[in-house]
Amino acid sequence: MDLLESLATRYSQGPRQLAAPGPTRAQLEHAVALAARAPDHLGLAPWRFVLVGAGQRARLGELFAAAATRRGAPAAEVERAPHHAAKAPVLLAVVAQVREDVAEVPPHEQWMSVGAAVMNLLDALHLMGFGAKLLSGDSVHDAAVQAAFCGPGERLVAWVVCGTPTTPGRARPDAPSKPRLSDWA
Ligand SMILES: Cc1cc2nc3c(=O)[nH]c(=O)nc-3n(C[C@H](O)[C@H](O)[C@H](O)COP(=O)(O)O)c2cc1C
Repeated sequence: MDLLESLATRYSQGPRQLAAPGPTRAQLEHAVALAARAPDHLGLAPWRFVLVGAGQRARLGELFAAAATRRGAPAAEVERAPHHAAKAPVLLAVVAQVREDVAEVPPHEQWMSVGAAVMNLLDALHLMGFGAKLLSGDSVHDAAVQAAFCGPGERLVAWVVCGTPTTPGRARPDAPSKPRLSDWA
């Protein structure tokens, strides 16, 4: 399969479709270096990824459970919450630092850079043979979960889960047709 064909068949694969092994540390570092090819006006570097190691999943699970309790989730959801921290072979937090004080680079440009970096990361992992998915979920809205990953001015945006696909990726049903490329009238 050539590169373009491979990119055309990158589909998101969530934790239920992922098994060990996930990417090694060296593969993750390579993927993050490719993510850094994202456009970045003035080189503000508005994103970083944080690896939640195998030995740290239980701690994150406790944070998820506490967050679920705080938002008034039903008991069954609170009980299931730690599972969300445990289930993917590799779990990365996506942390953005979008500045409001740079006149030449308004926030929307910095958010574009964050999104482009995530896309590059997903494509790089896919080309390495891994499945991955970008997920947010309720946990990212919790102040204590935010505080556990972010320094001043940062925001935890989402998670990237990654591992070896157990099933082939599937295209999502066709979105309502809307031209993605048109000629300027
Ligand atoms: C910031 C962000 C957060 C997302 N969070 C979730 C999520 O919590 N759960 C989910 O099922 N999909 C979520 N998605 C969508 C998936 O990542 C993915 O784009 C979607 O399932 C389509 O799959 P595809 O990549 O195969 O087209 C999110 C997407 C973005 C951009």
